[in-house]
Amino acid sequence: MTENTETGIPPIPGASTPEGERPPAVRVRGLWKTFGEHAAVSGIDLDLPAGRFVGLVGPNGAGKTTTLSMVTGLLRPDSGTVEVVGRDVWRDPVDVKARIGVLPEGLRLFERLSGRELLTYMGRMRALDPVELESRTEQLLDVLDLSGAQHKLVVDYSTGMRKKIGLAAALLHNPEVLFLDEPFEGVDPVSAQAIRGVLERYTDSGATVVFSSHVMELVESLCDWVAVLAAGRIRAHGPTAEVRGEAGSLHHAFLELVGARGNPDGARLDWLGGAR
Ligand SMILES: Nc1ncnc2c1ncn2[C@@H]1O[C@H](COP(=O)(O)OP(=O)(O)OP(=O)(O)O)[C@@H](O)[C@H]1O
Repeated sequence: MTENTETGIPPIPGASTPEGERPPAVRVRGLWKTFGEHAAVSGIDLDLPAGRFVGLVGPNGAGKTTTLSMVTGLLRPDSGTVEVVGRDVWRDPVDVKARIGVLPEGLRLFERLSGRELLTYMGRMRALDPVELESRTEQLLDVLDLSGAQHKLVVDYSTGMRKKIGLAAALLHNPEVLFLDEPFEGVDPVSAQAIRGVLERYTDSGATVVFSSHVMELVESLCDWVAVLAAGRIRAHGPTAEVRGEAGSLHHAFLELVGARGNPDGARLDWLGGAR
C-alpha cells in the first residue's frame, strides 16, 4: 500500500482496481421522503460511481440536503434503500459510518473545544492509533491552513474555518466515500483553494467525493460526474461532459434541465432603479 506522500494518509483499500470493475460507491433505489403533504424526495434511483468527484446539483429546495441526509444515515427515508460501498446504510449503520466521512449542512461542532482538541476527540471516537492520530491531525491542520488557529476555540472560528475543521474531522479516519453538503458556501477563495487541494488529493487516491452545490462553475471545474436534482427527482445524471451536452456550459444545461425561464414578473418592477 503506497502512502500519499503529501498527506501521509494511506490510499483506500481496493482503490487501485481498474475502472469499470468497481461497484458503485452509492446505490439508491426508490428513495422517498415526505414532510407533511410535501414530497421532498420523490422516488430517486441513482448509482454514483466509485473513485469519482461527483456533484449533486439542483436549485434551492430541490431535495439535495434531504437526499444526502438519507444517504448518510442521518435521516430515515419513508421508503427505498441506500447502499454505500455495498453496505445497506440502514441495516449496517455502524459499518457504513466507519467507511464514510460527512460534512453536513449547518454542521454542529463542539464549540468549547479548540480545533485541535476537536480533531483529537473525533479521532479517539474513531479508535485511531494515538500516534497516527497525532500525525494526521498535524498534517490536516497544516494543509488546511489551520495550524495558527489550532488552539482557538471552535466557537470563535469563522465560517470558512468551521468548514475546514469540519472537513478535517470528516477525513481523519480516511473514509472510502466523503459526503459534503455545500462545502464552499461562505468560504473565501483562499480557503476554497485549500479545501479544493485536499479534495483533489483525496480523489487522486481512488476515493469518492459526493458534494452538493448550486454553484455550477464550481461543479463544472471540480466534478467529473454530476446528478441534477429538481423538485425531488433526478433530471439527468452521468459524466459532466454528457450532462452538459450541446448547452455550452453546465450552467446553461442546468437551466434547461430545471426548466428555468427567467422571471417574467421582473417587468413589473418598473419603480426599481435607485439611480434614476
Ligand atoms: N425538516 C423539514 N421539514 C419540512 N420540510 C422540509 C424539511 N427539510 C426539508 N424540507 C423541505 O423539503 C424540500 C427540499 O429541501 P432540501 O433542504 O432537501 O433542499 P436543497 O436542495 O438542499 O435546498 P438548498 O439548496 O436551498 O439548501 C424543501 O421544500 C424544504 O422546504
